[in-house]
Amino acid sequence: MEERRLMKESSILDVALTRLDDAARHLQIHGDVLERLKYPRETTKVRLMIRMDDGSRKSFLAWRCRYDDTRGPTKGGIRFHPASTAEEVETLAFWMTFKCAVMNLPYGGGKGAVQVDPRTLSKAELERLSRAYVQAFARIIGPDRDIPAPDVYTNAMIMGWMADEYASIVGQCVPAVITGKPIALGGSLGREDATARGGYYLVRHLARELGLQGRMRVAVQGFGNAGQFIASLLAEDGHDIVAVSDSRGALHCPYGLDLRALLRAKAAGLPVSALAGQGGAVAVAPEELVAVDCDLLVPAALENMIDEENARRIRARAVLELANGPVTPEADRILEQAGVQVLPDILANAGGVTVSYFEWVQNRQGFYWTVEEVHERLRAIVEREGLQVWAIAQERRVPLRTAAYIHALSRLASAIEAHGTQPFFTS
Ligand SMILES: NC(=O)c1ccc[n+]([C@@H]2O[C@H](COP(=O)([O-])OP(=O)(O)OC[C@H]3O[C@@H](n4cnc5c(N)ncnc54)[C@H](O)[C@@H]3O)[C@@H](O)[C@H]2O)c1
Repeated sequence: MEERRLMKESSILDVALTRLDDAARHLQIHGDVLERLKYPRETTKVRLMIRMDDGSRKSFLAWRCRYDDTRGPTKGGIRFHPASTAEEVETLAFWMTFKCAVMNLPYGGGKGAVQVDPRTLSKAELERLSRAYVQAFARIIGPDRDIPAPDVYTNAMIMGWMADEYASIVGQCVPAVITGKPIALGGSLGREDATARGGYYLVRHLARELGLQGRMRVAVQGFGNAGQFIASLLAEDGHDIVAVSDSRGALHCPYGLDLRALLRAKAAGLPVSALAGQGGAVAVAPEELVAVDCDLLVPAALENMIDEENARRIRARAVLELANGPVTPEADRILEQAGVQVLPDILANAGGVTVSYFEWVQNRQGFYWTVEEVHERLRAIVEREGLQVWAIAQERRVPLRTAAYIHALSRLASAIEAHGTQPFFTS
C-alpha cells in the first residue's frame, strides 16, 4: 500500500511534465527554457510547532514552493490536507505557473501545504497553525514575491488570520500579501463563484465551436463549491442539470434535477443521494456519473477521476475541467479519438486565480470594484484567452489541452529569453 502511494507520488510531477513536453514539440523552444521549467525554483520545507488546547505541543510538516517567477511574483493556494506531500505541492505549483501564463496574469506559479487533517483541530488550534505557517514563511511570501490564497480545506477565515499575522510581523497593513480574504479585510467581490464563472464564460463563448448550441444536458461530478456554482450558472441559462455526484453518491434524472432542492440539501449537510425518489431522480453509484447521457460533463471533484477505465464510457460531447488534473493522459488520448473536446483545467478553472489577481490589484490601488466590474473583467479575459487557445488548436490540429500549454509556454519562453543570461554569469 505504502509502496503504491509512493509510486503514485513520484509520478505525479512526471505526468504533469508530459504536458510540457507535448507543447514543446510544437514550438521552437530553446533547451534552456525547458530545463528551467522542469524543476521548481525553490521548495521550502518546515516543521510547524503549535500548542494544542490541552497544553501539549504538536508538529506538522509544511511546504511552500515557488515554481517559477519569471513572469512575476509566484501565486498559488495553501492546502491543509493529511495526504499532502512535497511532490504534490510542486505539481500544483507547476500547474499554477501555466495557469497564470495562459490567462496572461503577471504572475509565476507557487503553492503551499500543511500535512494536517484540519477537521481534527479546534478553531483556536487551526488559527495557531495558520499563524505559525505565516511566521515560518514570512520571508518567502510578500505582495511582490509570493502571494498565497485558499485551496483545499482552507478558506477566507484562514486567509484573514494569515494576513493579520503578516501585518504584525512586518509592522504594517499589507492586504496584497494574500488573496481570498474576507470582504471586510480587502477581499474582492465575486471571488466566491469565480472558478465556476470562468468555466461558464468559457463554455458559453465557445458553445458554437464545441457543437453545444441550444439547451444542454449537464452532468456535474463533485457537487461542492465549484460544482454547485457551475450548476447554478448553467441552470439560470435554461440548461438541464441531469446528474450530480458527491463523495457519498450520485443522482440522475434525464429530464433535469431540481437544483434548488439539491442546493438546500447540501446546505443542510445531506448527500445529493438524499433526494433519490423525488421528481423522477434516481440514485446511482458515483462512478456511474461519467457514463450518463449528456452534452457537457463537468469534473469538479478530485484529480485523476477520469482514467483509461472509464473514459470510454463518456457520452458527453465536451468536458469542462473545473477540477485540477481530473483527466489522466491515457484518458485524454481515448477522448481525443472519440472526438470529445476537453476544455483543460489550466484554462477552464483559471477564473479563481484571475479574480484573486483582481483582489491583489484592488488592494494595491486601494480602490474597490463593483461585482459587475469584476464579472465583466473576468468575462473579457476568459473569452480572449479561450478564443486564442481554440485558434491554436485549430491551426496546429492539436487537442485544446496541448493548445493551452503551447499558449502558456510561448509566453513563458518569451519572458525567460527576455530576462537574458545575466543570472547564469553571476550565479
Ligand atoms: N474552488 C476553487 O476556487 C477552485 C479553483 C481552481 C480549481 N479548483 C478545483 O476544483 C475541484 C473542486 O474544488 P472545490 O473548491 O469545489 O472543492 P469542494 O471540497 O468544495 O468540492 C469537492 C466535491 O467533490 C466531491 N467528491 C469527493 N470525492 C468524490 C468522488 N469520488 N466522486 C464524486 N464526488 C466526489 C465532494 O463530496 C465535494 O462535494 C478541486 O480539484 C480543486 O482543486 C477549485
